[in-house]
Amino acid sequence: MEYYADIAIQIMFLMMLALSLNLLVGYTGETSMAQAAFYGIGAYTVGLLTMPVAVAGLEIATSSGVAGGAGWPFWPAVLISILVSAAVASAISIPALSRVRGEFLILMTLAFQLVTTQLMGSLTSITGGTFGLTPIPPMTLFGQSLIKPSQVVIVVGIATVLTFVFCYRLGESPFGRVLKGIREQETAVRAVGKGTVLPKVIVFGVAAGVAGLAGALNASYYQVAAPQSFNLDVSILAIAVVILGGVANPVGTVVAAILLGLLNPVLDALVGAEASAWRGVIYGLALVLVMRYRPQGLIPEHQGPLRFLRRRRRRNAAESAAPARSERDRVPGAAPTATDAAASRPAPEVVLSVEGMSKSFGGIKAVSDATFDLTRGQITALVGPNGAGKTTLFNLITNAITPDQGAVTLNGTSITGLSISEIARRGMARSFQDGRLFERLSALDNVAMAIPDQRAENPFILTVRPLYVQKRERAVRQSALECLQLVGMHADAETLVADLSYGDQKLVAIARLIATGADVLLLDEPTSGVDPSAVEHVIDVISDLRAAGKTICLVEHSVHMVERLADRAVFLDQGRVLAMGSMKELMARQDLKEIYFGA
Ligand SMILES: Nc1ncnc2c1ncn2[C@@H]1O[C@H](COP(=O)(O)OP(=O)(O)OP(=O)(O)O)[C@@H](O)[C@H]1O
Repeated sequence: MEYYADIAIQIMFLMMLALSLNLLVGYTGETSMAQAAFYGIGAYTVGLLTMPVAVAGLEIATSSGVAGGAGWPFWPAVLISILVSAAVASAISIPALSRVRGEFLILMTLAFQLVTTQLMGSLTSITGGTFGLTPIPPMTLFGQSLIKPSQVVIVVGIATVLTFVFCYRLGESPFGRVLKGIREQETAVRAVGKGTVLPKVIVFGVAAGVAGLAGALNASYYQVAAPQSFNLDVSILAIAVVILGGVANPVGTVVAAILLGLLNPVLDALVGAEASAWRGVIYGLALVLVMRYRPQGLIPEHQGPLRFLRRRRRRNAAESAAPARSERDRVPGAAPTATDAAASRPAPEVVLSVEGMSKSFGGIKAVSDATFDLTRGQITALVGPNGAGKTTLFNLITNAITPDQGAVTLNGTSITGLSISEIARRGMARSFQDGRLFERLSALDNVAMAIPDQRAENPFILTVRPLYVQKRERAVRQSALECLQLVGMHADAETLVADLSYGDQKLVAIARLIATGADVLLLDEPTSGVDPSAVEHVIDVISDLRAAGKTICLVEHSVHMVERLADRAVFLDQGRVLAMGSMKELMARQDLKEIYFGA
């Protein structure tokens, strides 16, 4: 009995560690090589806090030569262990996570893991050196010390269940949606007005806090915290569990932790003492086989019993909330046709001014001294041959790339140098030529991500006010569904974007843009690659947006479409603005026609 309880405890420690790491690797797409270090920080912290205070006259208070601890009771010490692990992780992650690319984080966490293990072994007067900090007092419950595995298994079991529920809820919350967005397309998350550094720093801290909890329980169970229990091998084992189980699926993590956790006792029973030599080989082989034959892991992200129930519930909700697909709604307030809208439009008012914008890439002048305005409620098209600088101009206006020169003013206020997310919050959002949708999220989640001011995205509010979060989330999903309805995509609300046709993906991208609530919309080739039968639909949607008062700037190659849609066109060639006017006027000029279609 005690033997099996001990095995269960070991497996549950691995499970907690891997569940915490899954928040990073699975949900956020960031790899940390230091999860065992935070596990260890939790273990050492609980040890130092719970060990008895050194008493004058008593030569050695502990068998590892450490003078003594703070003499704290167990549970407050566990709480502090969680906080210390989380705080250290957040502090070290800030410089790494403020960079967009994840490679920097991998290198930095690897270095942190190695240095931490080294310090655990060498700071003998604090950590007990290579032999570890011991004896750490056992965990207590209602004043009773728990020493036997059959007693400890209950506490560790409850902690594991709570960890599972916490990680699952966090991953599936509005905050988790932002994390998944960062994993899929970080630029697109920023383009809809959300910051990405803070969520990454928070999740890094939360994951480390959970690892710290596991470490604190571990140290109190074994009554020792030693460097070899928290080294790089342990971090790699946790990564193996996450990858084997299936990223962003806590059920997969649980299954993989059980499989890999059972390997030790099974090998011990079958092979005996030499088993340890085979362990690494089997881990490696299992990983290679999974990568080769089931790269999405044993239980992939959108599978498993919990997902099935959740998706069915959501699908039912979406079906009951939305009418049939053919009934595409118009943007609220939209006039029936663009012509009617033009007749009732107010006097021209400049919403966006671009002045003297320039950008060179080495010897290529992608944009050169470009100046133009966008007028409220109008569609302005940027036209010109391939490589004229249209997309670069979008990137410069939204500060996705830094201009060499130039200024941008939105509604009379300078937005030059503001981040793309801040610009979106101030009312100008953009789409991307390549869509940049969150492919492994449903159409509804893609759009819900863009809805501004979601207090439920704050993980603190999520923890302390779960009912409020549920209510807010229902309202957000309803708004997202309405945006999908505007483009006729509500019937596919629960479909993963990766499973939609290219044309439908473009419509979801427009719905996402509408959901930002921005008044100025920059659309980069909204119909490129779209089936001709769906192009009309896109044209209708864009006309409706104008009729609803949105100011639109469009990059478009089709002369026919620009003639039908745009009130005005800005003609670019080799980064320069050559002419402005209606598309008819521009195409009446032989010189521009030759540039556009080639001589
Ligand atoms: N990051 C970059 N590095 C180097 N050159 C670039 C970069 N981005 C754009 N360019 C160059 O700048 C010029 C303008 O490119 P841009 O993509 O803005 O043109 P475009 O008008 O949008 O073209 P298309 O209609 O084909 O999309 C091209 O010569 C392109 O090769």
